[in-house]
Amino acid sequence: MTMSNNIVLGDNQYGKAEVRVVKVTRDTDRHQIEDLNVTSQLRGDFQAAHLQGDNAHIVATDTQKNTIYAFARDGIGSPEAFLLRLSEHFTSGFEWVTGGRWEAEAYTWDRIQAHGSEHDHSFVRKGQEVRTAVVVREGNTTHVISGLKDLTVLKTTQSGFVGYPRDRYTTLPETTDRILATDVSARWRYSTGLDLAGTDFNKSYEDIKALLLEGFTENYSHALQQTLFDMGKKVLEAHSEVDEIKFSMPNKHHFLVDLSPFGLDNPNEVFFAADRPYGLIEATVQRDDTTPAPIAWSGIAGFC
Ligand SMILES: O=c1[nH]c(=O)c2[nH]c(=O)[nH]c2[nH]1
Repeated sequence: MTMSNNIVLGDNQYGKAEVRVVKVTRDTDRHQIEDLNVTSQLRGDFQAAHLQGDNAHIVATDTQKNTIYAFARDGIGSPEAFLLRLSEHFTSGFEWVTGGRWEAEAYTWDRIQAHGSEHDHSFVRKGQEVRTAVVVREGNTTHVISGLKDLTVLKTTQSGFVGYPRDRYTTLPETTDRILATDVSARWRYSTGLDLAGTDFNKSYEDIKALLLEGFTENYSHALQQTLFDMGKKVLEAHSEVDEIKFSMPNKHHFLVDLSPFGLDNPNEVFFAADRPYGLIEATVQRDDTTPAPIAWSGIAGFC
């Protein structure tokens, strides 16, 4: 076997990670708040920097951070729209920047209810899910992937698990009535032909989140796998602009406690909520004619 000693630079990208930006809109006494964690990574011709120490093409990560703060001055709008603005800026402003990856987490704040009404400028962090967004640009192609994580849901019945193979290591009893609980992580990719400027990503997000929650409730669950598919199918049926949706969902087991030592029965009422190990159920739900977009997904960990 021959081996080349000609060492070359492979894939590379760079930028500023986790820029925490909070935007307060204070045109009136009723303030609004937007709270993001933004990562910007540029792709293009950065060969000279890696090979010769020539930084002429290196838009400093500090400059990328500053750009994020400067752009926030004009408002954020939606995480997706904000990332699209950044992608447009860096690819049109520096001709050797041919693409990149921009990612955000968005944290939601509710107005504090004080003396019976919503406060104008005091907020409480919404304990529910974190919204996610990714924009990947390569040449003239732009991919947008929206999503959420840590959306914790539970149902106390209408779930069971039977019919699985039994071998010498199988001890799990079959059940037709159990608790089903999970923390939903989902990411959905918008079709590449989408009118990005004309899309209301905030509305789309709220609607898809509602569909995911409804999908969790609707049918008897024979397995978390089936519930996952139900949830994804609902989203794709209602949103033609979405090509595929990926899920990663832990099966948060709730074990019935044996109360018989205390002379008590336990008709599915008292459970031990185990935090580990957990089942981990992952799948993509997609249209059968969807064109795969591996470049859009690369860099997103924890999904299959
Ligand atoms: O919904 C489930 N899916 C599984 O794959 C599985 N495996 C298991 O032990 N319990 C469950 N529950």
